[in-house]
Amino acid sequence: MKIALLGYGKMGKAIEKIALSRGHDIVIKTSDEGGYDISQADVAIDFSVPNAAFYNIVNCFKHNVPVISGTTGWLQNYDKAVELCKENNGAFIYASNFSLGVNIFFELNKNLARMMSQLRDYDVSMEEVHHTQKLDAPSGTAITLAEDIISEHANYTEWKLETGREGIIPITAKRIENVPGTHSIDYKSEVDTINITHTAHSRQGFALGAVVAAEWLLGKTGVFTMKDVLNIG
Ligand SMILES: NC(=O)C1=CN([C@@H]2O[C@H](COP(=O)(O)OP(=O)(O)OC[C@H]3O[C@@H](n4cnc5c(N)ncnc54)[C@H](O)[C@@H]3O)[C@@H](O)[C@H]2O)C=CC1
Ligand SMILES: O=C(O)C1=N[C@H](C(=O)O)C[C@H](O)C1
Repeated sequence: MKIALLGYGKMGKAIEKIALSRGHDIVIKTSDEGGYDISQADVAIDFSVPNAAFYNIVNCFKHNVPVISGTTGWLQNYDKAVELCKENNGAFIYASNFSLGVNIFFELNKNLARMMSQLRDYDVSMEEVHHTQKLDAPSGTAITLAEDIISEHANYTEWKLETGREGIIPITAKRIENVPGTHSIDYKSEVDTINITHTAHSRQGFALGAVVAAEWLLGKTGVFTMKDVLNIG
């Protein structure tokens, strides 16, 4: 597969290593908005920055190049991207987190929220920890986790950074040097705490998931998620 890497930072470099080890070619690696011919690529993988992702994705649709997006912090434009994908008969997967472990964790979180919805003595809270270069807060993964709790738990309708009021899931975002990504959910009552945590030890799991998703997407049209790729949940 000929792969375009849109965003050649920490993730772009980790994806390059895994893609090469799986026999793919990298035909474009860029950290700029333009200056390349995207139609050379069989598939594009965008891990760029929040204000570039939407443009990069739509450019792929216009040139009939399937696109994987892992960039977080641009989701106010997600619905528009889905619409444009359909209009252009394109192929698109966005995931706030491509690692297999986190996608299992997403399912665990939904199941736990469904059970905890019956037990009104517990209050939920969430913490995410990432490296200090991260541009967005809370993380895309934390937002997915919070939205999944809201969809399964009768008590919660919103999430907010660092606040805790009735009906609101409080999310604490910490930035500590070199942390690849840790997400933790607590249900606390007066008598005990139930905790689930996912800890990434490196970026390898995210990068492998993105390459597997690109391999899966090739030859398909439509908008998909990692649940389709991994066939879980
Ligand atoms: N979905 C997932 O599994 C994961 C998502 N991420 C997300 O991926 C994104 C990138 O993360 P990192 O590689 O750690 O960041 P990074 O800062 O190391 O790399 C981003 C790169 O994009 C470049 N860039 C800036 N404007 C661009 C443009 N117009 N087009 C293409 N590239 C452009 C920057 O110069 C930089 O080299 C972030 O939004 C992060 O939250 C990170 C890890 C896993
Ligand atoms: O910026 C990162 O590094 C990460 N971003 C993603 C997010 O915002 O959830 C995924 C992962 O946690 C690493």
